[in-house]
Amino acid sequence: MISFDQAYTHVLEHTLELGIEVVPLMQSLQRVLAEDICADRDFPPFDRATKDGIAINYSDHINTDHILQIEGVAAAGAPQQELRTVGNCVEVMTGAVVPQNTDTVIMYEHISITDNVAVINEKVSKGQNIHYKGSDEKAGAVLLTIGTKITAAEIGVMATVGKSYVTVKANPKITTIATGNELVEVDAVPLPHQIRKSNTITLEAALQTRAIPTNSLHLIDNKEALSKSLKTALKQNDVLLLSGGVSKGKFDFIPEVMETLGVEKVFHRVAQRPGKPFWFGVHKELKTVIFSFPGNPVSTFANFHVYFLPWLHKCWNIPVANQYIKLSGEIHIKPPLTRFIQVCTKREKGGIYAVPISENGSGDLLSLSKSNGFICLQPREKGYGSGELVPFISTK
Ligand SMILES: Nc1nc2c(c(=O)[nH]1)N[C@H]1C(S)=C(S)[C@@H](COP(=O)(O)OP(=O)(O)OC[C@H]3O[C@@H](n4cnc5c(N)ncnc54)[C@H](O)[C@@H]3O)O[C@H]1N2
Ligand code: MOO
Ligand SMILES: [Mg+2]
Repeated sequence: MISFDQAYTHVLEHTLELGIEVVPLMQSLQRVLAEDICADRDFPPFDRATKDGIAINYSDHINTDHILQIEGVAAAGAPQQELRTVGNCVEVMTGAVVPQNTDTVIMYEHISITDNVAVINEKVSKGQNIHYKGSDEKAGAVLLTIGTKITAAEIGVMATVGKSYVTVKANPKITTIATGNELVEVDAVPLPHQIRKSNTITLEAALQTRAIPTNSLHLIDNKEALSKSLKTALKQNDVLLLSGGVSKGKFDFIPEVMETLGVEKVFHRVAQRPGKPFWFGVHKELKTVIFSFPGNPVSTFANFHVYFLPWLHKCWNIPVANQYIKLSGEIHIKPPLTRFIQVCTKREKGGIYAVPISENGSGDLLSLSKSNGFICLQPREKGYGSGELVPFISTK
């Protein structure tokens, strides 16, 4: 059995070159940018009125009670207009190009208009209410960099610079594999000795929230059947995420079958709880990486977040966010196991606190919906004190 730190290091030593791909803009949501996004023009692209009102040519004698003849109306979407006579004004709408020969916009609330003549009621500052061309960014400026996670905000930025197709980091081809004779489909009515499969559905959902599509399989605890299906799965995928069949049971065949199929075991069993019987291997020739998670639901879920997601981030060459939060109370973690403890975070004066949830062991899959992450506590003789900063792995 190896330590958690050793296991983590081994996993990150076996990353894959995943490449890049071009996808339509909307399909890039939740993906990772593989190109820098540059401004195709100045932002904003013209001097933009920021208020509905009138545009004037400011001069020192402009002030309260000043009277200006209205020459016309500049709407958003209309080409730039021109103020013909300095001393007059043009009505201007928010988003319109500020007319030529004008430099100041006064909002309707600060003027009164009668018979096409505007009277200024408030003090005016030169240049007010104009969003100047290029004041946000100049044409050519890098707006988003390679490695950025694409959320709704980045979609908007790319839309405004005309990126209808986006280069993103390619996803690995993944199949999630549930193993076990006891498992039935979600829409089945289980017999008393059966359960509905949930682990791989949870993994598929966790991948889907990251815009990673998957295939899924359910294999029974039979060596020949496992061997046949896994042989094909190894060839067709970059990654296999398995759940179950890796502990000491008479029907835990995964490690043995993997090795007969040419998968090299990197490690089996980690000094951690939950998730101790984790088996990790690689098929060097086929370049397939195999995460074979222990079947207890909390073990599968924890190991997916603890190992697989950092592995994926490393494949994409993006940093893993290391978050630390404070313990809400004392905890003692005696050697030798590293513990991943489900917590609910609570924001209080002085920071974010980890409050352990009440749960019933690693078979208690209902507990996963009550927590929003795990804290990682390394074993040590001295107890962890209340308020001590500890690593937090978010799951929501
Ligand atoms: N003698 C020992 N027994 C066990 C040990 C050990 O060290 N010595 N380790 C325990 C730990 S820790 C875990 S975790 C489990 C791991 O078991 P396996 O990976 O072999 O998984 P299975 O035996 O197939 O199943 C365990 C448990 O999980 C349920 N399961 C499996 N797949 C799913 C699924 N897709 N959806 C929902 N639930 C699933 C399965 O029904 C079992 O209840 O071993 C301990 N035993
Ligand atoms: O991996 Mo197990 O989770 O300790 O039940
Ligand atoms: Mg087992």
